[in-house]
Amino acid sequence: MTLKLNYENPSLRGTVQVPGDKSISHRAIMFGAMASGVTKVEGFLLGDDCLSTISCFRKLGVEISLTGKQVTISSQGKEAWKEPEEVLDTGNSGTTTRLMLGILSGTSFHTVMAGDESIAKRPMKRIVNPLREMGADIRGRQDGQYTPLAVQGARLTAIDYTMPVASAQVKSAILLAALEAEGKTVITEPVSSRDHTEIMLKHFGADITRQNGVIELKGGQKLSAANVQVPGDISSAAFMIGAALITENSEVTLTNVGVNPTRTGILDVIENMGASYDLKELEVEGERAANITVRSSKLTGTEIGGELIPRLIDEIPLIALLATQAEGTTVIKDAEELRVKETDRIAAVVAELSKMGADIEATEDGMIINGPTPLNGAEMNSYGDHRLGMMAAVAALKAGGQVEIHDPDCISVSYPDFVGQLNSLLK
Ligand SMILES: O=C(O)C1=C[C@@H](OP(=O)(O)O)[C@@H](O)[C@H](O)C1
Ligand SMILES: C=C(OP(=O)(O)O)C(=O)O
Repeated sequence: MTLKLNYENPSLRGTVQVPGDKSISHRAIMFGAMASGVTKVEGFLLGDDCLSTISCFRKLGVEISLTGKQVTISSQGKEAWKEPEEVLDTGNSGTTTRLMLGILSGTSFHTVMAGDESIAKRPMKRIVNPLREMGADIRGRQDGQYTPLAVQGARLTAIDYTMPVASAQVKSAILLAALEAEGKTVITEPVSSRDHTEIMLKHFGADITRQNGVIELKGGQKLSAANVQVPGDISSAAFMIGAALITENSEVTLTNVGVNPTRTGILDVIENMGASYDLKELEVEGERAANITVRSSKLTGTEIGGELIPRLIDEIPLIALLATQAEGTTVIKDAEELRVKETDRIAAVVAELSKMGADIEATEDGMIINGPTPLNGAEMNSYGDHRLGMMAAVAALKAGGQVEIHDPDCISVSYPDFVGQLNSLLK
């Protein structure tokens, strides 16, 4: 299937509630399944990745019901889970696969996880190695680097671990295994990554501390059910923000967007690029949230690297597109993690934006973009990667001709109605 988009001098005006945060939605299901009691989740993301997480826990015997964006999880804790008779299908979701590895390592039964073609190429040893140090029994292709992965539940012991990559998925998998491990686990994070797991562990009653990049958690703690309000996903909002910035006469308000400081790198970047936007923080329960209003802006190039990268890692395809419309040079560095996402996002972004006439070049750990350049219509590939699909759709707003996106269905991984919502803002 392809999606054909043809816009003529579009302006975007109006208000949109972007769908729920993907990272928080996954964790709400996982924590609800691990806790004893009834957990209600509001504002859940009905994207394919989070639905994969639900389907995995249902196979473990956890009762999960869905009514619109509300999810109810009824569980008697991990002890009540049963050995699944089927393979757990993690679909396209790295977060599901990696966090579940941590959760499943400390059970008393056997499980096998596998996902789609993209998941089969994503590195798992970054998780498997520390979990093995804790005593986990995990087998997989190439000594556990690739799915399918088989986990035989084992008794775990705490570790003292310094993270070699800034990855919330690695940190979270260790923390979730640490709940079952004997002793106190200590994780040192040289560069901070998103902290939704730490926040939610506290919310579900665990005692966890963080000081100067050192996180400590004692094993043997039981979680108790708690309700979760999921704010809108800033990684999804980023595409609407980008669309408003690069089109003429646009003003778009995004309501209830999660603004956890470990996720707001995109706002720092657009500010540096000269964007006009306002942020109004909301008084909400749970994670921080705000209404964000963005207007058409004249952008300038910027430099992005270092500690900023984990705070905007999923927004880089969109930032690259913005850079093609900005005056001057944009340099993105220290982002080699992009090469092991749903696809190699450095190669894919450079290939696709080049087809539209952008002046963009790949480096080992990022890209260099000179702007502004006009963009032409083109046939674009999503590579089955939702972020690439959405980047192409936003690029279509600026294209001088038709943009035809191949395999656009992957967008439903994180933003099922993205194109519908974008078009609803057209004036
Ligand atoms: O923990 C999470 O929910 C996520 C962490 C990030 O991955 P890494 O941990 O690999 O950086 C991010 O890219 C992904 O979309 C979601
Ligand atoms: C990298 C992503 O997700 P995951 O790792 O969960 O597949 C993403 O959503 O951009």
